Amino acid sequence: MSLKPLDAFRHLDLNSVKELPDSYAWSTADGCPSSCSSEPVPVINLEDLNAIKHVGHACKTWGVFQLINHGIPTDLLNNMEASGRKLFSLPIQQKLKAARSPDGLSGYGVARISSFFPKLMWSEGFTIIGSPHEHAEKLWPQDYKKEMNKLANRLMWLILGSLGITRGDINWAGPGGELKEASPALQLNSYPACPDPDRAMGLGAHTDSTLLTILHQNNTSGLQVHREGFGWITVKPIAGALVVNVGDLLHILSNGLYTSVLHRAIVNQTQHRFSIAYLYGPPSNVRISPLSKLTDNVHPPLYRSVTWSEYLGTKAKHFNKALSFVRLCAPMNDFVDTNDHNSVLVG
Ligand SMILES: O=C(O)CCC(=O)C(=O)O
Ligand SMILES: [Fe+2]
Repeated sequence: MSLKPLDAFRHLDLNSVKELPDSYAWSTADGCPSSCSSEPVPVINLEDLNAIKHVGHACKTWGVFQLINHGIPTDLLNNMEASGRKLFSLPIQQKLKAARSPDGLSGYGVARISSFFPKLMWSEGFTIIGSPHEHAEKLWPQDYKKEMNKLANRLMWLILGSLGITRGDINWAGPGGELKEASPALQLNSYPACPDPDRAMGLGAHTDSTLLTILHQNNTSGLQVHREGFGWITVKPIAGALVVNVGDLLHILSNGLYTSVLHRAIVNQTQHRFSIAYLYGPPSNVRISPLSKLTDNVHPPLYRSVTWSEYLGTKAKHFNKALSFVRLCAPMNDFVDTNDHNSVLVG
């Protein structure tokens, strides 16, 4: 396949670049990594009897936590990582055979959020959404899908339980309490070692358009979350732990009580970083709106109802302002929605 000049430029083989090209050089104004706080992100043991309390607290104050004793076999995570690495190590021409189309969601390419940033990101990604292709089937094995879905369900009920929500309150729960998901999506991210990491960005600041995201990162630091009053905080890799973050749809469902967390990935000079995000959302026909149990005259619903795909459309247009575009009214004094990312200084 011959590349048009722009495509060739956008699909630079990052592994072979010796000097950071200008198009990848971020300034502080662009959100280039600056200093970072050392406050540790909460670590929650899923087998802890008080897990529900800890999860509720973490979702409210951080919008993210690290999860241990989650029951996903280490071998399964390692296998996923190994097949992902194999895929990214293919020659660029091979990877481009599975290139994501300009408006598409699935496939290989630069970060989908790239168009919202003035500079290119030092990463490549592969998005799998129930793709029938053979390579995707290999990377998206049924047991991984099944295990991650089971964990996501368990976490959702724990999170909803911490808000006082029971099975009868969720009309899209099946008879056994299972929360049916839409097409589960898997996002593989590869961040090659970078010749000038202080001026580069792996993945620009964003929130996820999910209910929950469950992320496996290899043992190389890079993920940072933003916390009001603290700034950017590194989520230090813990062997075998998964990072769980609140997405925008859970933010809406909880009427802003649980906040979707702004996060980004930075890069380093010597190590290749790799992450796998399991993107969990509701079935496509379900409209997500603030749960009625969480609203009253004093706490009116802050968001209008949206389906996952409607929200993705809003996000594709308005990016980090998407939550305010589905907002109904301003928060009351005692009910501050801390995570509308309009005013967050990204950087
Ligand atoms: O690589 C990471 O740690 C973050 C990935 C991420 O935020 C995403 O895929 O949405
Ligand atoms: Fe993300």
